[in-house]
Amino acid sequence: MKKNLHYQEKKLSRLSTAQISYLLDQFETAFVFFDWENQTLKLCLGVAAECFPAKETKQNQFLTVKNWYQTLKTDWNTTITTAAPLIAGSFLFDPLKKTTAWAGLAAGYFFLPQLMISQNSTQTIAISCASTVKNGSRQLSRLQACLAAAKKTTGRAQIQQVSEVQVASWQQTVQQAVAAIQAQRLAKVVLARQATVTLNQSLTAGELWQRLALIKQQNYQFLLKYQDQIFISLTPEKLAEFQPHQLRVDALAGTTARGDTLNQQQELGERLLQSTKNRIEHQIVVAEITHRLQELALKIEHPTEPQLLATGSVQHLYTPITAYGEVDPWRVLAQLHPTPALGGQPQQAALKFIRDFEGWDRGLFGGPTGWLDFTAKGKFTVAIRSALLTGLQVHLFAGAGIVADSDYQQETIETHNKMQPMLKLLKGRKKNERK
Ligand SMILES: C=C(O[C@H]1C=CC=C(C(=O)O)[C@@H]1O)C(=O)O
Repeated sequence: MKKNLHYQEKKLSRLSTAQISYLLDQFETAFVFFDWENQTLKLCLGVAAECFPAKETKQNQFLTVKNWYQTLKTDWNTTITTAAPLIAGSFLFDPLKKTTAWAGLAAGYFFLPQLMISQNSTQTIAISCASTVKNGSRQLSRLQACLAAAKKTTGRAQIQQVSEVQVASWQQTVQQAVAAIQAQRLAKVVLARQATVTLNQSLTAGELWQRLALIKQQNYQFLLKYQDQIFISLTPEKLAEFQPHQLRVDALAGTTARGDTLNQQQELGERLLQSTKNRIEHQIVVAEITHRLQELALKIEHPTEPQLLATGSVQHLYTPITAYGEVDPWRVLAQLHPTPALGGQPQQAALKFIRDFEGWDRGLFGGPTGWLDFTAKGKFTVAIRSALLTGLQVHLFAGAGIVADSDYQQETIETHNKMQPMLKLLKGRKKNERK
């Protein structure tokens, strides 16, 4: 087969946050993903090829990306030894819901970057991808020049106004959901709501990353920059990590506040572990993920009791699930998404409830977001605790699992708490605040 794309690799010195931030501002399209579990970073810059998962057909966005990825892969020469080329991006939460507010990202977005940088504790590797060897070398030279020129970005953007959108009508929807669950039309549904923020000046992708990188917590951090939009997330939830013959999935559901002190955190955590309502909410997720993975003929292991995972201003019930066997990553994503931690149970009835009653368009919120390399290693998170920035306008999103015992006021507090880390990030540092 005629080769259309050429890949070259180059070892780099470790990138600083300032360099990563600077690079994000130099490219029109970019994606950066920090993985707190193994402290690795993927940075994707510029577009060599792109795919809009739900543009042509709304039926199976995963199949669309799979076909595109397979075609790209057949073109790959395996001369690269230290890291593999990858594709990165974000799927929609629900392709069947009409999207209006998401502009260029309304059909989801994946790309094969012109430059992809993988950084772990021991090495930083850049891979260029271009139509000719010469162009690839040019890209690597441009990268070196940007790294040499990088300086710390000093954005001073702050929040001018915040408003949580249509809280009363959301609370009514929660009550409707509780009624539907009590009438046994559903077992669980996850309902999300929005807050809108106006900034005094816009934030660049680099400035946002500079702020995100200061947050050292148990969450994944990603930023997707496309046209004039930036989608960012501080998500604690891994949908799937793909390793050869092994798959890791999080069951994350059941939430309480974190409290202000370690003592409070422990007390609240203890109560969360004892809460029947939250245990039911969590168990639905564990049982359903396990069931769906068993349908793929995988061997599954997980602890019988949930653990606690504290992140940002909340803590969750958490069960890590490991599955063994041969996996097709795209098939796994299609099988898992949305889990009952974002959709509900039964899946189709919950999705219909969300489409009919939630009253806004989730777009990429709650969609699988991450990367997959050409050796089929990869990681996808669930894009929660996220925000969409367009100029001075920011939309923030947060949802909560509704079960028979849910109380709409508690769910309002929970979703409010879930928005706080992102709000804090947008607030920026006040003039006299300590560094
Ligand atoms: C839908 C969200 O959280 C999900 C993930 C963890 C815990 C959840 C909960 O306890 O409701 C949600 O299922 C969100 O943060 O927007």
